[in-house]
Amino acid sequence: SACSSKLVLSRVHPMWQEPLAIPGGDRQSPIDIVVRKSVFDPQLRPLKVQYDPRTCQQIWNNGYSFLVEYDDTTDKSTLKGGPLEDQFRLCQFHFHWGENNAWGSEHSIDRRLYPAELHLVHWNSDKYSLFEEAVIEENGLAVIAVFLKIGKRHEGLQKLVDALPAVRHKDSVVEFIKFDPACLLPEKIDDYWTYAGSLTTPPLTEAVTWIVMKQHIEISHDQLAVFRSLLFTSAEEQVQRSMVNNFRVQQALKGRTVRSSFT
Ligand SMILES: NS(=O)(=O)c1ccc2oc(=S)[nH]c2c1
Ligand SMILES: [Zn+2]
Repeated sequence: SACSSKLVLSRVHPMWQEPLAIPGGDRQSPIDIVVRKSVFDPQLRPLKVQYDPRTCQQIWNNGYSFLVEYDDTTDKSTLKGGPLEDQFRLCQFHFHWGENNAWGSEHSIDRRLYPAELHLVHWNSDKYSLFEEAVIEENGLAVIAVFLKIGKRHEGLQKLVDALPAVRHKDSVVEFIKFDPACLLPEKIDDYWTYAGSLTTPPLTEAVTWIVMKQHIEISHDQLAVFRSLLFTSAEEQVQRSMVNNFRVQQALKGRTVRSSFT
């Protein structure tokens, strides 16, 4: 059946060797969100997202995903509110996706996987002065996760899709400016789940307040096919490997509570 082949596939293509022991290891990501076990928290406030497209700088293929990187030397593109006590600066966004539309997201909702997942990465600029400092602190990062579903073409995303062939290989960079990441958020950003977790790629540090959107966005099959045309490997390498299935296996909840901002 598909699920057993998935198990085989995910065993065959681990993105990287999972470390034997992870520092702490009791708040790892991603997870499956069991809706009926999430707890409504009326004290969760609306999210305040203020992104300035002029802070958009470049796209970089780092060999795991492609990152759209923002100038985070000033408080021009920020996130606050929701479960957050402090102000966070946008530093980059990236995606995780599968080799087909049956899987690809890192989180799931009642075991439902999506073909892809967007991560908007922010760091706590009230407490730290660099991303690199924040990434090792438990209140250092806030990541907004948005599920992607195959459907109508996402007009705002197309500018990004058209730039991807320029970063086909690992370590390639291309200038990319004036992109407003707010166009990738769903209509209702005040319906989300939130929990304490970690980075899903090395160093896997337990620094992330996850904010997982209830509403998904839609992209077309052809747009996602361009994501899959990217490569994990650099131009010099003999064997080229398609950048697909760049998601981490799901982690144990270990007693954590997932809160919801909605009933
Ligand atoms: N996939 S993710 O958890 O959003 C994420 C976000 C930022 C990161 O910086 C490094 S280094 N690894 C990262 C993983
Ligand atoms: Zn990610």
